[in-house]
Amino acid sequence: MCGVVGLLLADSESHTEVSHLLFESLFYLQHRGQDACGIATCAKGRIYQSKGNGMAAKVFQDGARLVDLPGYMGIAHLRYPTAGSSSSAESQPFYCNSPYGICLAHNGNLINAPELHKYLDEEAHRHVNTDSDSELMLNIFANALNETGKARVNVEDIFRSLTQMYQKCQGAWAATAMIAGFGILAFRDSHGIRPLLIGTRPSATIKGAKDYMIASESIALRQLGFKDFRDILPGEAVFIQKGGKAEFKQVVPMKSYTPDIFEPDSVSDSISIHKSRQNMGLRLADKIRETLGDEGVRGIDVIIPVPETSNTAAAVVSERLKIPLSNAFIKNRYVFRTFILPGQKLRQKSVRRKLSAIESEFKGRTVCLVDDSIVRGTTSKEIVSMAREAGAVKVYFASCAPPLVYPHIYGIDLASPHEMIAHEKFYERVLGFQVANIEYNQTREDIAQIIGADDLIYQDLDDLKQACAEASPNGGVKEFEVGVFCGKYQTAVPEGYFDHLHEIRHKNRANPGGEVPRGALTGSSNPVNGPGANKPFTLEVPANPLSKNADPAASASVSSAPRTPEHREDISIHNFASENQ
Ligand SMILES: O=P(O)(O)OC[C@H]1O[C@H](OP(=O)(O)OP(=O)(O)O)[C@H](O)[C@@H]1O
Ligand SMILES: NC(=O)CC[C@H](N)C(=O)O
Ligand SMILES: [Mg+2]
Repeated sequence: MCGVVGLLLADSESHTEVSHLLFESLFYLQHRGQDACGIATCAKGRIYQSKGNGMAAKVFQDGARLVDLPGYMGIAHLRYPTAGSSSSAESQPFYCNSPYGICLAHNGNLINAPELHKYLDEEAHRHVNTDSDSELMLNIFANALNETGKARVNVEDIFRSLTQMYQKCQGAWAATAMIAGFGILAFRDSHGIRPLLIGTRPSATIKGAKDYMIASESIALRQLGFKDFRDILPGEAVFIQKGGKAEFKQVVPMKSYTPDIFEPDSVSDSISIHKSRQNMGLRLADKIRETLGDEGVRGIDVIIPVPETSNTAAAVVSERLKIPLSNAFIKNRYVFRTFILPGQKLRQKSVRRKLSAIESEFKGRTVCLVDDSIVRGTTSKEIVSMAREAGAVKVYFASCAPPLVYPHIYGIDLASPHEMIAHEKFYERVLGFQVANIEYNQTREDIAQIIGADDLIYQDLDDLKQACAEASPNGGVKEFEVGVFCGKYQTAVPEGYFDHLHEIRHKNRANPGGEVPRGALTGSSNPVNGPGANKPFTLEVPANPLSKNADPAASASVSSAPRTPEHREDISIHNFASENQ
């Protein structure tokens, strides 16, 4: 998923508040990405940044490192890789010095990365230092800005360059960017696949002026006191200049308004996620009755949610079917989300560590477990066996989402289709070899058998879409990006992309440890392990000129001022020789 944030305070003399607000916003959006995070701020025309692998509290040492990030504006990012590798070099925001000094934080995925890379190399002559698609996007935009030939650009130039960038990049994005000394930019793909909202609050120091904040989810805006928020529309961009003047522009026409149905956020595109989960519960309850019949439903003693995303839907299922609800799985609050952990083994282990069953709620009973989705089946398989170990006599499993069988290509690294439990090739993966002359069409019964359930109930796709559309109060959003369920995507997919994807995933499966590395989507390998990998070197970065003990003569455009040796990762640039060098 990834989380992006942008913030500009009207008072450009303010130097400490922005980094603190950005840091806080990362906590509200932490569920969007746990692999890496970063903040870039700007003060007196200079960009300061700090980033690295890990969650916000760790990377910023519980806030101690914020002193290195002065400024009245900034952007922030939480990463969950979908392209490139998990290397700290690919943590965001990305920075490029030419032209003007630009930083970018990107949520989404570009599906024509190889083509963009070729263009940047052969025509734009810009160096791309990592395998990240986001770095490509930054450079495509920077190159378009550069082509204006101007020493100082205006807002129109920025929007025009963005239009050019939209014409070159394919895929999905919601991004925030910062131009040194000038302002903050935010923009969203022409289908609105990835979410982005903007809000304001009155400036605390300048009468009548406004502070602006942009974020992936409304929760970050609301919690930090930003109001009047609205969605940035598909194909729309906003530039907020120093002083707090915002200009909006439709940089390309809106092609559709189809947010990704996998977005878990609080409120986006006017859709209340709480309401959509309630709607899902209603329809799922009917589907359970349709599948099991009245007799089957009467046999269920208790409805049990798989914490925590399915809690709301399960409560509605319980109410609708008039079966008691029990929160019989207790979540260990110190174990984080399993689904976005890199590596299958890690995920499996973590399900058991994350949840524990209250035996008395299961013993001798027929239980119906409710979860929001089944992807690889890691969670459902473990959960079903935990329910049996706790004494359940019969276990039904109900999923709020239909079976997933196609790749997600827009910024959610769900799984390769062959890893998905509902995919017909699942058996081949499990067995490790191709099975000739046998048609494996993964039926509901097959899947129930694999996860060990007595029966399995999937929500229908139309019901899922309807549940979400009905949660959009003015009927504003009717359609969604649902390619993972049906194979129909909102954008054209470059020819050969899926074969390429499959090949890369297949190659990756051969890796020691059997782990599917993150981000096979662009087909790039982690340069650290790649054939041309060189030893990384570290740039020495002078002290932050605005921090108290700094030597004013020593400063750098991109300053990180590391405090301890382990945080030098922030400023290391990997000097990877390319294969043909
Ligand atoms: O079939 P799988 O590959 O296991 O994936 C599906 C699971 O992943 C998600 O949960 P996640 O672990 O992200 O945590 P959460 O529900 O607590 O947010 C989702 O809610 C399912 O439980
Ligand atoms: N999940 C995302 O939105 C990922 C953003 C970007 N493609 C990356 O891998 O860093
Ligand atoms: Mg879950």
